[in-house]
Amino acid sequence: CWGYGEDDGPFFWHKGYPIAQGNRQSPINIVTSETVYDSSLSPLIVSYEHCTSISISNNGCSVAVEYADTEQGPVIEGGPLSDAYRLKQFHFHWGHKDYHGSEHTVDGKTYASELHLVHWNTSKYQTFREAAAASDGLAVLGVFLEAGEEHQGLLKITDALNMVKFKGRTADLKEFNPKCLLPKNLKYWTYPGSLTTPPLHESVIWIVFEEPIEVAKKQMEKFRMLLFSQEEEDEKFMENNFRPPQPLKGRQVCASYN
Ligand SMILES: CC(C)NC[C@H](O)COc1ccc(S(N)(=O)=O)cc1
Ligand SMILES: [Zn+2]
Repeated sequence: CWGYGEDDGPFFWHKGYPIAQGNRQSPINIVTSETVYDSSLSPLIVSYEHCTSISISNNGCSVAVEYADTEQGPVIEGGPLSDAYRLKQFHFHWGHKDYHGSEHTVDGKTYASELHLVHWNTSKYQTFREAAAASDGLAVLGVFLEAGEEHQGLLKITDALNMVKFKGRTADLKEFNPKCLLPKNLKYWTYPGSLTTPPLHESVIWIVFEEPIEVAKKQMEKFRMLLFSQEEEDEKFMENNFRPPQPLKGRQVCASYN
């Protein structure tokens, strides 16, 4: 199947997923001088009070924290969104070193990692799977991570990573509220895009925060001790699990601020 290696990586994905060469693929390089301030963008409303996280798992391409699919679950609305979108999971992408690893780039700048909080439109669709195939089905919040001070809120995640070292491993992770992973300043860019891994569905309204959060180098190193491989397979360290920027194809990136 697909991966991030030299023979199954992003440059090969189009063979199994032709949409990889579509007109609204993600990630992109955000050219700040070409973003357009959109005064009609209302503030983003993040309602993460009821946060019933279930588990943290190594799915072989990233590490993800899953949320229960309940009515009163954590939701986002406002901003570019016309409906309420419920948090399903969050995961990360990172590099071999701190100078790269993010998926989106800003004026060509790469960050050490990028957090994706994946939400689906519960106003219009019955399941995540259905929403993931619809043009307005998903909303993903992107948060850049850069090496700096230790991130207290992230400790609960980075300290759990040794329990999910191998592909297919899952561990309990209860009541984790990811609000602490958002930057102080919620200024964002937004544009229509896609999943950044196969099946690469063009179903994502991207909301990328301008301000990165700081995490300690030793916290970043803990992500790099995860494995793409299962126990008993030859060890392949999970790193560089990011797709490079894709052609903009005429899309406009809107800014929430002037
Ligand atoms: C339901 C089917 C479509 N399965 C989808 C599968 O879980 C992958 O889902 C995703 C979800 C989010 C992303 S990203 N990096 O763009 O935030 C990529 C793949
Ligand atoms: Zn992602």
